[in-house]
Amino acid sequence: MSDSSPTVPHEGGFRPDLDISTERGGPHYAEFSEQVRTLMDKARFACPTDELAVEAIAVLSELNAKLDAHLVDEWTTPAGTRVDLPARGNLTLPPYEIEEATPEGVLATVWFRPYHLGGNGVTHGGQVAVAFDDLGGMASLVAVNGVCRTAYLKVNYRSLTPLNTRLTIRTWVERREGRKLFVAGTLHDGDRLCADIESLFIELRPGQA
Ligand SMILES: CCCCCCCCCCCCCC(=O)SCCNC(=O)CCNC(=O)[C@H](O)C(C)(C)COP(=O)(O)OP(=O)(O)OC[C@H]1O[C@@H](n2cnc3c(N)ncnc32)[C@H](O)[C@@H]1OP(=O)(O)O
Repeated sequence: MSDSSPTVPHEGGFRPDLDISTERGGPHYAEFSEQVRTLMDKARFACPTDELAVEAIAVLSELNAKLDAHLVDEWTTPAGTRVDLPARGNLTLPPYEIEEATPEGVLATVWFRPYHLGGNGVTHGGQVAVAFDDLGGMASLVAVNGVCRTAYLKVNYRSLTPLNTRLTIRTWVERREGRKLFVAGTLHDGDRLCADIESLFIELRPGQA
């Protein structure tokens, strides 16, 4: 388990020995996450009366103050290490479920929620890039068994990406030159290609931030 205390030497980016858990945050953490995502969906589309906004501020302030007493570091928060939850429980990522993750590549189902709206009822392009960045990083990590950082990520938006639809996303290392991993990827709605990527991930040296 990674110790985050300041006496432990810096371990570098993403910490390959990250403690993975399906229990951290307790048995109701999945539902807690879902409620937060639902709140973001509602916030994206709600036009509250001033009375309701004031009420919401009171409820949310009280809740935020309670959560303040339970903050932990990024290496031990369930958000990002709960591999049993969509997108490892990381609320800032579009939710996805991994079907397969091998050195040959990653296959996942991803879906964009109402709060991922760009405009005209479809997904924001930046959110598509976020999904590719995370799953491109995962394809690199699994391929080299080491942590990698994105050097560049080019997204070709081939057609509109719908919200609220289960989509197929694939990422794989197409070519490797030393620490350089050229990662390709595709996002499909059924047979229709929504986007693809050309990207470069760099394998970090031991201890590199
Ligand atoms: C719980 C379960 C966990 C599972 C985890 C799931 C996975 C989660 C995944 C999450 C994923 C999230 C991912 C994220 O969000 S990572 C966050 C976004 N990325 C960054 O912040 C990266 C910032 N940049 C850097 O840190 C450094 O620049 C890096 C590390 C990238 C390279 O600096 P470093 O000092 O190490 O290397 P180098 O400079 O000697 O370069 C090495 C080689 O690369 C070539 N090069 C470099 N840049 C470019 C470029 N732009 N175009 C073309 N080429 C480029 C360079 O010419 C050289 O080539 P060569 O001369 O050797 O031929």
